[in-house]
Amino acid sequence: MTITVKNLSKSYGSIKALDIDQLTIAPGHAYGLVGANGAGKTTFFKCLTNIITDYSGEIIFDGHNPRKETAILTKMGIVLDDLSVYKDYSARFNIQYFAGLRGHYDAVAAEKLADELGLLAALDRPVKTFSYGMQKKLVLLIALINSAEVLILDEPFRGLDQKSVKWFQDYLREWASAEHTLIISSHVQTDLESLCDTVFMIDQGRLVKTVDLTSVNDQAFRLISTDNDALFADLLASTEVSFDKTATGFKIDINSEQWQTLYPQLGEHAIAITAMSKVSVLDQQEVN
Ligand SMILES: Nc1ncnc2c1ncn2[C@@H]1O[C@H](COP(=O)(O)OP(=O)(O)OP(=O)(O)O)[C@@H](O)[C@H]1O
Repeated sequence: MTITVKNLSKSYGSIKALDIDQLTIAPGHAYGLVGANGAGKTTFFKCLTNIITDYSGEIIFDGHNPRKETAILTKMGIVLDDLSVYKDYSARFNIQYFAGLRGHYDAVAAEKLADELGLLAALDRPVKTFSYGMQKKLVLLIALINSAEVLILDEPFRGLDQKSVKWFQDYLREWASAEHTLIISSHVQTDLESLCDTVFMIDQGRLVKTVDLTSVNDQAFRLISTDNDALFADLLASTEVSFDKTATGFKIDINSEQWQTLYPQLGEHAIAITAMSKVSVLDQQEVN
């Protein structure tokens, strides 16, 4: 499904929360949405899914206007940050209820997904006995149960421990494929870098930059410290790699092919890396 957005604007009283001229979401891609608190990310997601309908401009799904043809919305799954499920009731009740609201509940599909998400044994427990990560998985299950083509996740990793973040990322990476489109917001830019091919940067309701991560991801800066910085500087100087000396080591601008050539030379010169990190590609974007 292709989603096109034109002149989308939404205000809450005198606050203009969203003002996007043009944006296209193509099928089979993973998109990220980055923006500070209050930038308009949740409002954008709510407009996309008809939770908010009093916006001006248009959102079109494959030629369909969701405000008039609501059936198209059954192809969208959304996971908002507020985890609004019925916590006194069982997970199974919630799945039945929300899938029923969308017109169709398939018990076999629910159990299959629950099994995949590690929730099968807990299906009949009240949701209030679930850990936060389990509750997030339940909301994801509800979003996926109607065979969504487009999955929208608002801050899905917020509040999760590292192990759960990794689990969700792996699951979503597997899910995003030719027929599936993922749109995901996060404050943690590196979470988006490993998942998305395009990132929309939103500021005060406006789309200020679109970053194609497939083209920039390979040319990443790395911060490296070694046990012999003088020798490492000589080694770098003998290569095509550009670098800057920092207080704690080096910031080097290197692609993966150059890295594969350089790395063995470190071993040959007995230089040990003491610390290394990749600088966020998104952090390097200058917004005009
Ligand atoms: N129901 C509402 N009534 C009034 N103002 C609102 C409402 N919802 C959002 N806003 C305002 O609209 C703007 C955009 O909010 P929104 O929640 O979309 O941002 P966000 O990027 O999702 O923020 P966060 O990262 O903090 O969740 C903010 O100025 C916010 O205060």
